[in-house]
Amino acid sequence: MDIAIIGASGYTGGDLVRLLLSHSKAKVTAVTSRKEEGKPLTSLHPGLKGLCSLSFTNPDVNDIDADFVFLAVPHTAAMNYAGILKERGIKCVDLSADYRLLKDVYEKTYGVSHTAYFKAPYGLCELHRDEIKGADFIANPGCFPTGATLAAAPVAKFAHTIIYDSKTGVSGAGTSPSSTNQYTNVADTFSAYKWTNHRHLVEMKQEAAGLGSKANCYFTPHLLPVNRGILTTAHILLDEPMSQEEVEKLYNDMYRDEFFVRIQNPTLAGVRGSNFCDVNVQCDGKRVVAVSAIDNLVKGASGQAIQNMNIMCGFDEKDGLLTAPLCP
Ligand SMILES: NC(=O)C1=CN([C@@H]2O[C@H](COP(=O)(O)OP(=O)(O)OC[C@H]3O[C@@H](n4cnc5c(N)ncnc54)[C@H](OP(=O)(O)O)[C@@H]3O)[C@@H](O)[C@H]2O)C=CC1
Ligand SMILES: CC(=O)N[C@@H](CCC(=O)OP(=O)(O)O)C(=O)O
Repeated sequence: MDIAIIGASGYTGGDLVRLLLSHSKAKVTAVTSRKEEGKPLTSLHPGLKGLCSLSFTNPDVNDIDADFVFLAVPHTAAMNYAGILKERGIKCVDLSADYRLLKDVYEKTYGVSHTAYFKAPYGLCELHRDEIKGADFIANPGCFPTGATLAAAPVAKFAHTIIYDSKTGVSGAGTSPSSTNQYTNVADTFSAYKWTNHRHLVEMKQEAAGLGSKANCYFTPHLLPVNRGILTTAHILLDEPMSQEEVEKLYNDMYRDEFFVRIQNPTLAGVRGSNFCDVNVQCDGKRVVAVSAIDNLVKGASGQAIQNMNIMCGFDEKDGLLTAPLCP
């Protein structure tokens, strides 16, 4: 199956190419960039030297020639491609936020009009596998909502309050220079940002509600001086007390058959470069503390996008995703 990656000069585009090198049924045949057109992919992703000889192209959306497309472009840019690809019958996973929310919620959260809206399944694979199967377009989840929701999902419906406290690596901010990824603002320090109003909170609320939870959800992200990874500590305040054994059973029951969710001590090094989400949980009566770790560029973006493609196309869900973590 021929794959085109739109926005391949960015971090998630590069990781899509890296991971798809080991896919048994998918072959990347086009990598696009507006600014880097004509240059070799390896001029931006030197780690792929000797592994991928493609050069960047910049086709019109009507001329994209592929069986499957990954949109690895910023939100508001993805909608310029999505509707036309759908009309052309080309299957697609969108890594941006453009199709993750209902139209009115998206427009309010992102402060823009959606010019090509349609409803798409939300691609948090472990929770929405049945909707993803057979779909022709998937909205890949945000990186924070992936780790946060997987941390809280087994007990969310028993909670009145969920507080997500996340620490992220800097690659979450993308490749464009900004104050977030400027060395002197990140190295040798640690800080919170968007303390109460990060745009991913609405995705977290949407997923909690989908799990039957009436909990009030809160979220504060922090920027770590590391390149990859998100560690989320979820404080889940229960309506009624539970024992540690009861809580562990809920986690084991939900994740026993989920290859990419492992119950063990979550650390960033323990998942780096891989599609795993490591989760563990402790309960002290009316408070469950669940911690999760993901690589924001893999389970938080490109890896989950490939997992979605595998489910959509009826491939082995693990195809292309068996890279072990790079720990330590
Ligand atoms: N980084 C992360 O951890 C995560 C990112 N995401 C989402 O994935 C998407 C890609 O993220 P990331 O790889 O980090 O971003 P980058 O900023 O690293 O890369 C963005 C890519 O999109 C292209 N691009 C930018 N603007 C436009 C436009 N208007 N039209 C077409 N192409 C454009 C850029 O190339 P050029 O300008 O040359 O065309 C570049 O290839 C974003 O929507 C992001 O929110 C989701 C989860 C996690
Ligand atoms: C460090 C950093 O800036 N992280 C980004 C993560 C966003 C992301 O990657 O998710 P989307 O797909 O929703 O854009 C942020 O906090 O906005």
